[in-house]
Amino acid sequence: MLEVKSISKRYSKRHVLDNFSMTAERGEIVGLVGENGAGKSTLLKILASLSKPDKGELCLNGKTYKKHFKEHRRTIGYVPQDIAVWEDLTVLENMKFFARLSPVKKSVSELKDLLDNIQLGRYGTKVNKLSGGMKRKLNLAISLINEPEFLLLDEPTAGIDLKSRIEIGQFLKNLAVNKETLIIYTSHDMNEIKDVCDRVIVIGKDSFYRDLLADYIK
Ligand SMILES: Nc1ncnc2c1ncn2[C@@H]1O[C@H](COP(=O)(O)OP(=O)(O)OP(=O)(O)O)[C@@H](O)[C@H]1O
Repeated sequence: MLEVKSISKRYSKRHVLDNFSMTAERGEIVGLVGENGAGKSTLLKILASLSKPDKGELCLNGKTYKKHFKEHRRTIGYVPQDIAVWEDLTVLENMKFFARLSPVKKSVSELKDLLDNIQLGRYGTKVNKLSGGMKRKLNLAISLINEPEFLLLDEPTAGIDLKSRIEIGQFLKNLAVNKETLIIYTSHDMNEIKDVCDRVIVIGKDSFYRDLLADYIK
């Protein structure tokens, strides 16, 4: 489904990605790990078509990003590291707002189902009253409104308690199995990566993660 061919990206003189290649199939959950500053977020932004590589090519379902990026954007869900929701609106008002921007239309009861699936039932609570973890769940629910085939998550469980982290992990596994969504996500929690991901890709030159996760690199 996804083919990344020898992409490179640098910021002024700093080479962040150097001839990076990977492939991934529908229904897979791929963990992206590496030390701080290794280039995980940079890669996710390129995969989300929000940033362009300096070199190399990307294809989704056999179609290049260059020619088909508008079509791909509809297929891709991306949750950035920074939470991007309206603080003065309630949980459900946020969902309705983003549903209006989505090419896939959703009824209010479908939006509530999405929130229920991710165990965030507080429809009427203003976002500024939610904990950081609950805001992350809302961010994730918003990214699912347009039913992405390809979901990219930048540290979706950062700052989230163990129970919610397990719930999110289970939710992602169900999404991969039931909807055949390709999920690529980053986390600094190696136990979670081992538990949730089918395999792992290490970014950066440091061998620490390669040694630690040798059994998961396929
Ligand atoms: N827009 C930018 N302009 C210049 N440098 C950037 C930009 N974005 C990222 N960088 C640099 O590129 C490198 C990789 O950053 P990136 O955010 O991709 O790393 P990361 O692996 O996601 O790190 P972390 O685990 O800390 O989130 C860092 O040195 C960062 O400072």
